[in-house]
Amino acid sequence: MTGLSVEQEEVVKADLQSLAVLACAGSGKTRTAVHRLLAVRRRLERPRGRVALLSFSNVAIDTFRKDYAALCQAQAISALGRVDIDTIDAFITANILRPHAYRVMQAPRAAFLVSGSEPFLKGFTLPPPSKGAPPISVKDIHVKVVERRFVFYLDHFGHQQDLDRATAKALVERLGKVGAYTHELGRYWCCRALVHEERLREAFAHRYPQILVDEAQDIGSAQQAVLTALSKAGSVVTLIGDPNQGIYEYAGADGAYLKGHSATPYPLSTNYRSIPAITAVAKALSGSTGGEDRAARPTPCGAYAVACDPDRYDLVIAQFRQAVEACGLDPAKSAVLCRASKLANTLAGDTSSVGAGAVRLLAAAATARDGAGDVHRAFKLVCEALEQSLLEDPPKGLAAHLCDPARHSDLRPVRRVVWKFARSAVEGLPAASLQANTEWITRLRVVVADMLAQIELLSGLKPAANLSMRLAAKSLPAAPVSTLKPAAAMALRVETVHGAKGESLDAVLYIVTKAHLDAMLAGVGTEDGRIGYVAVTRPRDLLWVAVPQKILPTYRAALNAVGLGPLPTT
Ligand SMILES: Nc1ncnc2c1ncn2[C@@H]1O[C@H](COP(=O)(O)OP(=O)(O)OP(=O)(O)O)[C@@H](O)[C@H]1O
Repeated sequence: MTGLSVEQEEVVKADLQSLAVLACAGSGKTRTAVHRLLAVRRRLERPRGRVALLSFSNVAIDTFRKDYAALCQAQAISALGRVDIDTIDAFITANILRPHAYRVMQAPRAAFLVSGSEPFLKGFTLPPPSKGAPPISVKDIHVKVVERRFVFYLDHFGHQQDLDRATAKALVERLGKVGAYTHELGRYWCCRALVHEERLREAFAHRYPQILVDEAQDIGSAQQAVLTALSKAGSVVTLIGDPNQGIYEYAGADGAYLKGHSATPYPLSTNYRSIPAITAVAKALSGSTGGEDRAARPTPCGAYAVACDPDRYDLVIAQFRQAVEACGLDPAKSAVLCRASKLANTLAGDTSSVGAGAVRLLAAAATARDGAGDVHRAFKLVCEALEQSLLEDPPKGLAAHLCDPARHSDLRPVRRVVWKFARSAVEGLPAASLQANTEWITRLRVVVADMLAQIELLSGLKPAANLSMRLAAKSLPAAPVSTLKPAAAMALRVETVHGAKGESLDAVLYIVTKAHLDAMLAGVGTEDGRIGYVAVTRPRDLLWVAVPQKILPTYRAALNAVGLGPLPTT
């Protein structure tokens, strides 16, 4: 890690007061946060006080830990103690929920996390919302804070339905008396513990006089309540983030908390990631006027809007891949981005014409691992197969929870089993080189049954009843699994925008529908617009926005206006 810019240095050297660091995309938040952490730690007055640097994903936490260790080494100091780098949920769970919340829960012992599949939870339900519907399980209850009041709600794939407050609260509290909490309800109990116990607030603020939060635009409403309570008790809370990248609105995170933070604002306004052609698009969409650091690069690097056929995305992906190579960029550090995970799966080649259900997903996983060397994607596909087909009545969102270790630490043992399965062609998911309808499927049945038995042992989640039907050879051809995918699509990583957040990539192909394009061009005032902004700010040197060919002529002028011109003619 090298030097700091003037703006970054101002953040690092600022007094030990609460700061709101409002940063644009690619402005070096990581570097700034790590230097600030060290500076704060050195200047800490309370001899026993600690500094916390909190973020949201395990990837971010790993980066911070490594960079902090490297910085200490570079400055020839042995890593200073009394620093905690963790995810915000892990931090409040370890420091508030586990040791203290049992009192406000009126539980006989320390609070414990339930995954949702525990048999005793069957006794914790609300009456069915309508005739014939199943009762509402406590495991499906979400919580948010609206106008300083807790609201309990259900989430149906992004659609929120508020529950009757009194009955939902009574159910949550009945579960609390046992000492149990779900991941969602953990934040509720943290807030309650802090609000009710002044001594806890004071002790906590004494232990953590300084708290820095990275990606602060993602702080959800319940986490906001926790941070507000801590800051009232005396912890100095510094927020670092980009309000234009708030893309977790469903959790009450839309960047407003960061923008409205009553702390001294410090800007980070220079984009160090992208060439000027790309930063120009980011600035046009966000209305910001920040600076840039990178020099321009000759075409075909740059930012362009290109036509695509929504029935043949493989063609535009193949064309893009050629452009990546023509620019001298690394395809392994490039990606195709889109909004919906369903489209991402289709683009990655697991088309419905190959096999069905779990078999289709697992075939795609084998090819992702053995063809593209993408074990991470193989893991994700296995998680989807588990949720969609292989388990009996899995908790809603299980695949997403398995893929999000930072937020769902309770699933760690299951995640380990799934990783082992996805990674190893010897003990787990059979090799994509095997013939699909004979050797591969036969071996698959054995190893899947083994994985499911392990999962049941660890979590109580049961295998689906008709597993052999779900793993039928039906519609698998007499050819190696690896030949089942369109080669052009598999040659590049395909990812959702949410999945690529926080990353720097060499080149990005962002595939949009008309609705996504409208939202992107309208700017960062809506979450859909911000998702577009996150996508276009990932690449360093090459950005293509792929627009359905039918509508491209109508949008050409608007696209030109934000810096997304047509491809240069050769
Ligand atoms: N002062 C600097 N001089 C040169 N390069 C820098 C400087 N600060 C950061 N960078 C580089 O800028 C790039 C972007 O940094 P980083 O990933 O931390 O951005 P970010 O602010 O987190 O962006 P985003 O929010 O868009 O993910 C990195 O490659 C980093 O090394």
